[in-house]
Amino acid sequence: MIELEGVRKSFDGKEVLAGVSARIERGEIFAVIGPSGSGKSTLLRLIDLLDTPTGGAIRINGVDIHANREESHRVQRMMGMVFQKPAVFNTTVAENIAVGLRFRGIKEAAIKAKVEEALAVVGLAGYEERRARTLSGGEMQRVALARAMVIEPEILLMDEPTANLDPVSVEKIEELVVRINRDLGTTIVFSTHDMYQGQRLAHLIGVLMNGRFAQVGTPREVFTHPASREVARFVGIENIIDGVVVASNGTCAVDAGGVRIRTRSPLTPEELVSLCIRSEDLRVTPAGEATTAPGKNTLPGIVTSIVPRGPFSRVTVDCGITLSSILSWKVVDNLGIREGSHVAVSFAEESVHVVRRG
Ligand SMILES: Nc1ncnc2c1ncn2[C@@H]1O[C@H](COP(=O)(O)OP(=O)(O)OP(=O)(O)O)[C@@H](O)[C@H]1O
Repeated sequence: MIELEGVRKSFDGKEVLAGVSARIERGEIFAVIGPSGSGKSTLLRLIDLLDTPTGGAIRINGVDIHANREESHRVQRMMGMVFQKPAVFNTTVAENIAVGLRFRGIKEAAIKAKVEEALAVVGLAGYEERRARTLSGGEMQRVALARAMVIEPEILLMDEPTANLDPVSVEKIEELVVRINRDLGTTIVFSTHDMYQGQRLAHLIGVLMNGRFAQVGTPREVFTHPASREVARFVGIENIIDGVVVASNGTCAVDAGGVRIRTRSPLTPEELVSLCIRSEDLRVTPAGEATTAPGKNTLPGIVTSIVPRGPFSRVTVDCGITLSSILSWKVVDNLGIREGSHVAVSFAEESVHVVRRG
C-alpha cells in the first residue's frame, strides 16, 4: 500500500534521509524507530505531503504522490495525521474534531453524530463544549486522535504521538491505536524513539539510522536478531562484545580480547564479529557452585557493580570482558553476591547473536 523507494531529503545541503526504502502493507501498523534527530518526523512529513523529498519516490497504491498534484490532493484526503505536540485550535472540543468533516462538506447532523461517536471512542464523552485549550496534554492528544480518526482515513500517520505524556495517557493512546487498526483496518505509520512502544504496537518496525533503515523486520526479528551493532545497541542489548572468529567446527569460537565465547552461528575463521547477548540471558552463580555444561559458555569473573533498576538489579561482572546481567533482587539476595564476589557467568551458545563487522 505504501512504498518508500530510496527516499532522500536534504535541508540546506545536509542530507537527513539518504535513501529510505520499505513496503508497508494495507492494514499494517509500521513503527519508525530511531534516535533523536534520525529523521523520523521528516519521513512522516514527506508521506503526509507536508514537505517534498529531494530524491526517490513515495508511492501509495502504486501512485507516486509527489509527482502528481491531482493525486496528491486525493491521497491527502485519505490520510490523517497526529503530531507530537497535540495541535488544538482555540475553540470547543467538538469544533476541533469537526474540522476535517466540515472541509469535506458533511452535513451538520452527521457531523454532530460522528463527533459524539469519536469522543466516546477516545473516552471523552461529554467533552463537546469544553474549550480544547483547557484540556490536559493527554486529553488534547486524544482530541487530536479523534480529529484524525473521524474522517475515517485509510492511512493514519502519527509522529511520536505519546512523547511528553504520562504513562496512563500513553496506555490510553496505545489502546486506541490498536483498536483503530483492528476495528477499522486502518494502516498506521507512527514514529517513536521508544523501542518498547514499537514492540508493543507494531507489526513491522523500521530502524532509522544514518539516513536509512538499518533494519526492517518484525519486533521479534529486530529485538532478537538486530542487523548491526548500532541496531543492537539501540534495541537495548547491553552486552555487545567485539571479537574475531578463531574456530568453526559445529559451534564457533570467538576470541574477544583473550576470552573464548562459543556460538551456534555459522562463521568463518578470522571474521570480525560483534557478539550480542541480552543481559536477561546471563546467569550468575557463586564461583564454588559453577558447573560447565555442554552448549553453555561459563566464564569466571568478579562482580564490579550491583545497581538497582526497578525490581531488578544490574549485576556487572569483569570476566576479562565486561558482562552485565539483570537479576531480580531476590535472586541477588539468595546468591549472596556483592561487589568483589567471585562468580561465574553462564549463557547458552544459542543466546549469542552474532553480527559481522566491517
Ligand atoms: N525544516 C528543517 N530545516 C532544517 N533542518 C531540519 C528541518 N527539519 C528537520 N531538520 C533537521 O533534520 C534532522 C532530523 O530531524 P527530525 O525532526 O526529522 O528527526 P527525528 O528523528 O524526528 O527527531 P526527534 O526524535 O528528536 O523528534 C535534524 O537534524 C533536524 O535539525
